[in-house]
Amino acid sequence: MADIDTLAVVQGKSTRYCLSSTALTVTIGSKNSQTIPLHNIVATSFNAQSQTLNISYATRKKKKAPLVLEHLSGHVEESQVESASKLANTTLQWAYKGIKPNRRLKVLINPHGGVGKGVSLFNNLVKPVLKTAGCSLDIVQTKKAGDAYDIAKSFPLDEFDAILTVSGDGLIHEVLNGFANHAHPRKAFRIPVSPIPTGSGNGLSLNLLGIEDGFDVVAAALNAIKGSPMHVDVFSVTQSGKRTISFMSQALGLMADLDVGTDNLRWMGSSRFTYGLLRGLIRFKACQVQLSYKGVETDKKKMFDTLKSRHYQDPSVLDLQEDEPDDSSLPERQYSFDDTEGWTTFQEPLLYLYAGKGPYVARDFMAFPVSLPDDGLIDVVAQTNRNLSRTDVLTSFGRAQRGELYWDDSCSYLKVRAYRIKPLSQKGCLAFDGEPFPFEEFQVEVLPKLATLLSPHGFYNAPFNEPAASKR
Ligand SMILES: Nc1ncnc2c1ncn2[C@@H]1O[C@H](COP(=O)(O)OP(=O)(O)OP(=O)(O)O)[C@@H](O)[C@H]1O
Repeated sequence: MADIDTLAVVQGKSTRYCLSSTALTVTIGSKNSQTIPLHNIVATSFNAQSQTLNISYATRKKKKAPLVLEHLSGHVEESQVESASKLANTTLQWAYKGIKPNRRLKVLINPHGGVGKGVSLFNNLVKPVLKTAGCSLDIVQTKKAGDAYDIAKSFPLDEFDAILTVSGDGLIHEVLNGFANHAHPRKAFRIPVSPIPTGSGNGLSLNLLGIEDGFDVVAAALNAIKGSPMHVDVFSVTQSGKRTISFMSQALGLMADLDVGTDNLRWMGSSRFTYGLLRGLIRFKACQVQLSYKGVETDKKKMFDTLKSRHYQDPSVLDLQEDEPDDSSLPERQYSFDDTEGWTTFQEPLLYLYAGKGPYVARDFMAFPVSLPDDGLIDVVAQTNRNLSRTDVLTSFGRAQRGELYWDDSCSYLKVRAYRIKPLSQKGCLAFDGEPFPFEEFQVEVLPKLATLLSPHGFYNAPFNEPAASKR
């Protein structure tokens, strides 16, 4: 693609626009030049009557500042009308290459998620991006827990291109469980979910957008207008004969302490998890459960190598299974609770058990660093308390953001097709996707590639490396 140039006058200064296959570079006057990646361009237009060239794009005021929407308007002289019109049209085409523009979006806002700023963040920062992109919006504020579940359960599947959840991971959990109980569940799961991070943990948003942009609502808005559908495995959790869909995590012991019981501390934002960790450490109680699993891989080096080989794959060649799903119900449970053939029982005492998918569960914690969106497996972290002190655990959490607990000998990391938990005591904490559940027996299986998310990359944006000392 050849570069396309034009000139206009912005704020009285001659301004050059140069479009390449990856970015639009705008140079105002002789010095002030900025390069806008095509992904950040929201809209462009040329108004023939007023002879103005308009560009709307997301940019940062400073290097590490959050993204904001900016509009640039330039007056075009007669001699440049043709090139300006061409530049506006081509920029728009390239900025939305392979993407259906003007998406029809259902927006669910939990006004109480995180520190309670969901409504204002949406109205001030997200909505202008979606509107400028020409999206049609159907916005609902939830009034109580369960509203998002009800909306997803009877979702009109042909009327929307995606659902935006303006909250944290709890609202996504509700939407996916609503889909599971939809009259046409498989088709419902083909509606992409696109998180706008205004919750506390925002694990899914971190996994899709990366550690730098995972809490950036404008980056999330760009994903909502431009992200590509990415199919991901979800988990079918059976407890007392009832199925729950979990998309992110199942937590027991110390890890459940992070979420359960810190619910009333949403005002702390993501610090609520640090508080939960410290509180759990003071108790330092063993996690009284029996873990059994249908294992596939326990070799950390092999899992790490598989992750690396996937990261270098061009995401466009990943199998997205774009065939139309039929209307049949979700798969039945594969393993009964008394099936023991091929199951292994974990023998060591546990401090916590954390299982799930998606590297980050919160900004400070990459719990499943070698997780893949669609390998059909559950990543299970079984943290033994063998020879561990409170101080060891506390110190180790300093390395949790980079996922380095993975390499610790006391951490058993398993990739499994299914696992089951039997409580060995009366009392304990259990959380699925950060939501509290009864401390009772449960079994988890994978529903491969069932759900759909919007993603800018086609893979989790969570680079994970070997610690310096073990690099060869
Ligand atoms: N209007 C509402 N009033 C009260 N609770 C609500 C409402 N809407 C949704 N909820 C519930 O609020 C809980 C918290 O929502 P959510 O998990 O999205 O935010 P969060 O806990 O702050 O973020 P995260 O899960 O990322 O830590 C969920 O259990 C959800 O069902």
